[in-house]
Amino acid sequence: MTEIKEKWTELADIKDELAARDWFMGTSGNLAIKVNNAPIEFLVTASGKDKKKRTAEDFLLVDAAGKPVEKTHLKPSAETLLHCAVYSKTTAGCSLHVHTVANNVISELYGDDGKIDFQGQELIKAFGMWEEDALLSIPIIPNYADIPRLALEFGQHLGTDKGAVLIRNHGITVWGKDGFEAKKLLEACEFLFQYQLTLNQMYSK
Ligand SMILES: CSCCC(=O)C(=O)COP(=O)(O)O
Ligand SMILES: [Zn+2]
Repeated sequence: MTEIKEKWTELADIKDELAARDWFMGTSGNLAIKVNNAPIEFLVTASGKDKKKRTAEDFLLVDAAGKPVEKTHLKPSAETLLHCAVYSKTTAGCSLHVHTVANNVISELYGDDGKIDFQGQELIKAFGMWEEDALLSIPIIPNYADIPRLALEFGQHLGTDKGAVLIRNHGITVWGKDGFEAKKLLEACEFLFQYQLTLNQMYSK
């Protein structure tokens, strides 16, 4: 199997798993996986598709600027520039973006703080934080409608080769070394968000 076919299958399998969790409501979400380093080329989901379906037109290959590498009738995700930022600023190999109720509510509750912190939580180990007092801080950025502006703001938080950023009342984007790591981070974040919402409900009783 060629590299691109392997990457296609890796991303399609992740898409199926996230779809099984119902994390692509209303065609939301987009996924990307790097195929080439020099020049940077990556597969990204085609815009506006029902991501619960698996088809031969789910992904297209784009360059570092997010432009299709070959002639195609498919449109890259409207949020491709955020994936471009990941691959130009980090060594990550995969980036995933989903909208869930939990990540949207957390982003609104903590949006004015510009971040949400997690400490003393076992699952922050997914981010490689093993110290007892380690603190995972997830930035929350405004949901600018202008995607180049959103990508610019998002890019300010790409200091590490794995991480997560919440976009207020929109969703989350995570990036990691490969599909396995990116999915692990996404699942850890969603666990932490659901935990926090449940805890908040308990305290408001
Ligand atoms: C229908 S959700 C609005 C767009 C969005 O936020 C998203 O994640 C999906 O856009 P795409 O162009 O990648 O399908
Ligand atoms: Zn989105």
